[in-house]
Amino acid sequence: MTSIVDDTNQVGSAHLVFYPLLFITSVLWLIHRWQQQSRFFKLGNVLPGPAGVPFFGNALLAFGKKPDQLVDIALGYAEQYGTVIRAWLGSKLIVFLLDADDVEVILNSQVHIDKAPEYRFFKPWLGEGLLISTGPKWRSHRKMIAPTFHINILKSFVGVFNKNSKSVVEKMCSEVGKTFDVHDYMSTATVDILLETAMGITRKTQDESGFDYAMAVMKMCDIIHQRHYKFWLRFDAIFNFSSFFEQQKNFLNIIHGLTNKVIKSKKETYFENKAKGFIPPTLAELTRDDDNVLATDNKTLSDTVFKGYRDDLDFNDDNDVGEKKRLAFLDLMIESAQNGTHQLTDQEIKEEVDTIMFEGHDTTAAGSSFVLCLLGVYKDVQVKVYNELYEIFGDSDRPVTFADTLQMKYLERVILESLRLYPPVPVIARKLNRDVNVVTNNYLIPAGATVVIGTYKIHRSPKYYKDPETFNPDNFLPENMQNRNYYSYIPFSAGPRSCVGRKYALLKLKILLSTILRNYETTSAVPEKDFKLLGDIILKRSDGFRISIEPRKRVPINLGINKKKTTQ
Ligand code: HEM
Repeated sequence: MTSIVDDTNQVGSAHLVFYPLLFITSVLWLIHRWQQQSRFFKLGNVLPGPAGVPFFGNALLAFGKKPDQLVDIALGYAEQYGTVIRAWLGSKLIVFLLDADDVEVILNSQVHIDKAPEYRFFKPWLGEGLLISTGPKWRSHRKMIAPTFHINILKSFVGVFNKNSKSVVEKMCSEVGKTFDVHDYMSTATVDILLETAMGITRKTQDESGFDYAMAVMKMCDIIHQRHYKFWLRFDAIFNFSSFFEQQKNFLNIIHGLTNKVIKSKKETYFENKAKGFIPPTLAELTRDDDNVLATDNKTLSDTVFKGYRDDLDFNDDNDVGEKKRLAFLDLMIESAQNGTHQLTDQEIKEEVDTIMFEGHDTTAAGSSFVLCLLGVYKDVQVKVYNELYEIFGDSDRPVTFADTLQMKYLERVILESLRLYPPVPVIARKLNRDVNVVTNNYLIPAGATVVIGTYKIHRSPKYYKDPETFNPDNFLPENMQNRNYYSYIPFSAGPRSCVGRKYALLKLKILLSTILRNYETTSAVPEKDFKLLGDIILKRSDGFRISIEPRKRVPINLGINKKKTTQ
């Protein structure tokens, strides 16, 4: 008797669960079917890509995977599906573009300039700064900021680059004979250089707050990286309850506190000087062409490499007015805002300074670390770099001049090749506001999709590079570059939203790396094939940038005797 009652109760409760479940599943199934019939889904599904499951699409592929495993998965799909690959993250369409012709359609456009929603993680830090802003705001700020990176301004930073490079050499002295992670040194040097060139301050002039600021910038980069590759931290609801949220709040207090303080004091100084009748040179004066020092044949290799997509950084730079008083980016922005050339609020200035600090930091730290590791592997290349430097400097330890950097042709090829194989920004993501037809199969990508440009993969395409996986600085010999598609080399992106700090980065890298290599020989015990890459917003090595160093004897190296090639 009891058992019949129990059975009846069980059947009843089974029905209570079964029917609502059936109902929910049916509704979800109908939504799924309806979605699949929409134009957006139909167009998305025309594109080649892995099969997904209802509602999740391909999102489960990333679940439980480590960042370096994700890199392998993504690269595997590229082999399987070609140069246009579709993936669904739930109902979100992501389209990967891996061919230079398709990439040109996006990067060269004045329409497809909006950043993907993932860039929102930067918002609490960078606000509406140049990296994430869009529309008229981005246009007007870009117009104001691009000239502050004019070569005349950059030349005035040579002293700062030298001073900090020398300081790294001194600090690295304690590592002689040991194996250490060179990224730590590159990161610290980069933040110090940025503090001076972007804000016009040093750690010392700011006492403790300068040190705290530098540390907070590095830690904030780390938190944003974590949000990108720890899937669950992407959701604000989860992130806001994690320990990262509190840390982020503290770091942002430090960062914004110092930026605000410096802007306030710089403005006070500006008005004090103005009252005394001293008005700093305007941006227009600093970038005027009234001299002809930088003749066309003295242009750097990178000027040629990037000439295919001349942009607002190239305007006016065929000439040079020589050394002028050094003004940090912040000074230039305050001056522009005060003299009425540009309407910039203090908040906007703060956001732009913070953006430069972020963009300029991790990118160049990773870029220089990869060069030092690669030279530690390919000793024959390092010998050539060293001999070129010896020809320029002999056994002197004098600082680098701007003219010296123009002579560093081989080092420049090494830097460009390193940025090819290990582009610090391995992908660029854009949100499409309009449908776009790409060149490959004339595929139509619908508005609303996120387009991911696979810089890393394009740089390794056999279509553009002979032996693409091999480290070969001669890829940037003029004869090897002349017929190559410009969009096959995009470490700094290209077009209207290209990197505004490109020339700054290359000048700084040349001074920093040449100073280190004049003083030390680097060795990497890890061959290139064993570099473990971290699929992040900034490409790094998960195994660390480990090298060892030995002091140089400051004599030219005879290639025949010292050729210790370790090419694999
Ligand atoms: C090797 C070093 C560097 C690399 C590889 C690099 C690469 C890039 C790339 C790929 C973009 C486009 C990002 C996107 O569209 O999502 C970008 C944008 C930008 N970069 Fe760099 N960058 C470097 C150094 C610097 C430096 C040193 C600065 C400043 C001091 C800087 C400032 C910026 C800014 C402000 C933007 C945003 C431009 C805009 O949207 O209009 N970058 N960078």
